[in-house]
Order: sequence, then C-alpha cells, then structure tokens
Amino acid sequence: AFMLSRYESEFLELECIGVGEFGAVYKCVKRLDGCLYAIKRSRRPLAGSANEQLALKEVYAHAVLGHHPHVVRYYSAWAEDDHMIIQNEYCDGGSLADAILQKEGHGELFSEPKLKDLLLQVSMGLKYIHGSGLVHLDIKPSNIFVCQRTDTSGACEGESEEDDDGRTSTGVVYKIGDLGHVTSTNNPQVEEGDSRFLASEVLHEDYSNLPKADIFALGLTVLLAAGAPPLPQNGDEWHNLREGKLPELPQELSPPFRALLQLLLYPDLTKRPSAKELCKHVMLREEKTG
Ligand SMILES: Cn1cc(CCO)c2c3c(c(-c4ccccc4Cl)cc21)C(=O)NC3=O
Repeated sequence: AFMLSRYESEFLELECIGVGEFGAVYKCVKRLDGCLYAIKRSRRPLAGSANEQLALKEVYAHAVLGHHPHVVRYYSAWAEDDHMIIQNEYCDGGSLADAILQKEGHGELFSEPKLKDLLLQVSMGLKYIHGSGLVHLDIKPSNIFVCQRTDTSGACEGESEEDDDGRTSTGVVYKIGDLGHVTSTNNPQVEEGDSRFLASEVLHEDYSNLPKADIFALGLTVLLAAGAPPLPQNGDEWHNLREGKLPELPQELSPPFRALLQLLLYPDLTKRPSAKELCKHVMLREEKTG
C-alpha cells in the first residue's frame, strides 16, 4: 500500500518468533523508545465472525487486566491493511514449552524447587486474572513466557518489578500470555483451549467453576515441566489423567509435592485449590533453594 502502515512506520521488525494459523508474531523495536516488543499480526477476521469475537476478547482482556508481574503486558492494538495487530511486552526467555524442550535436550529436569517457583509464579498471575472476574482457558507451556533476569538498562520495561507480595524474586520470571481464550467467569462464552489441557468438566460443558479449569491446566503444565511424557489429546490416557492418577515421572518428587499436584488434577473441581490458596500454600513459600 502506498501509505506506510503504522506497523512499518513505528516499528523495526527484527525477526519472526512464531507462526500459527492465527498469523505471525514478530520481535520488533519501537523506533521512538528503542524498546523491544512482541507484535502479533493476524488476518483481520471477518466482521461479525466468531474469530472477530475472539480477537476482540483478547484486547478487552488485556485492557481490563492492566499490569501484573506475572501477566504479559499489553501496550496497544490496531487494525490496518486488513490485519489485526497487537503489541505486547517482549519476554526474552522464550516460552516454558521451549524451556522444557531445551532441558530435555540436555537430559536435565526442572528440580522440585524450580517446579515450586513455576507453580507459585503462575498461581500469582492466575490469582490476578481470576480476581478480575476473568478466566484464561488456555493455560499451557506454550502460553507461558519467560523473562530472564537481565537488567534492561534504559527506558524499557524494568525487570525489577515486584511480585505481588512485594518481594523481587531472583532467577527467571514467568508470565501468562495469549489471552485469546479469556472470558468472564460469570457469564462465560467458552472457546475451548487445547484439548490436552482441558478439564473434563469443561468438555462436558459444566462452566460452574471455570477458574478451577485453569488450575487443572496449570497442574498438567507443571507435570510437563517435571518431565511427564507428552499429553494425550483424547482416548483412554486422556481419561486416566482426569481420574486423579499422575503419569510416570522421570524424577522422584517429595510426597507432599506429589500430593499437591494430584490435588490440582482432582476430578472433583471443588477439591482443587484456588489460585489464591496456592499463593499462600506453605509448601510454595519455603525458602527457595537451588
Ligand atoms: C510465539 N511467541 C514467542 C514470544 C517470545 C518469547 O520469548 C512471544 C511473546 C508473545 C506472544 C503472543 C501470544 C499471543 C498473542 C500475542 C502475542 Cl505477541 C507470542 C510469542 C507475547 O505477548 N510476548 C512475547 O514475548
């Protein structure tokens, strides 16, 4: 198009960092402030289509959610050249899915203290989302992004944000991203997320307590970080995982931590802890070692 798009005039595109049926995500520098951003460009959905609803729900969710250390920050969104564009915080450490693959590639595993740190940080993000009357509905390793503890000098988003209990954590920071399935807890329009992480009550259209579906998906996410084999999309294995049985793990977890993970995956959603309860859980508050 003859007219320079806002995307081209405001940003320098550095590299493509993700492609999907949704479109593509680019690592960009904003020319004005010199900061890095993750920008998703997707085909503009047909006006009035379900996809348009999804695209709008993502932007509404970001607008409502404001800032939290464990939720990827939203900066702007606009439409141009028949594309929808959303400009988010760039997390420089890849996704948790990348981190799990890298660990397994080196024959390493997430230690129990690191699994507890992951569980606590994502629980803080979920507590904030659920406290805002929303549910994520697509919690999984590829939607959790990692910010290394690099001291970004200059004007860019400081990495020294405080956890919501005022501590600055050391090590990596995990942030919940991809709000494309977010909906309100009370009058939900449920767009099911990845079936591998789907709680069985949601499959059966029981939306009575959707925050507990996020907790279930978080349980499976931590299990994958603990080294569980890839999750089934359906079939008997899918159902076994929803009868409270943990899959074989390549490491011995302490009985209390195993019990906590089993609670997250409990078939009876009322038995699963809420994000708020997880944030206060003594086991996750121990001094972090290793
Ligand atoms: C594939 N991919 C890789 C990354 C970088 C990880 O080091 C990434 C990011 C995002 C997103 C993203 C997800 C969903 C919607 C919008 C965006 Cl920008 C996708 C990302 C996002 O919002 N922030 C990111 O860092």
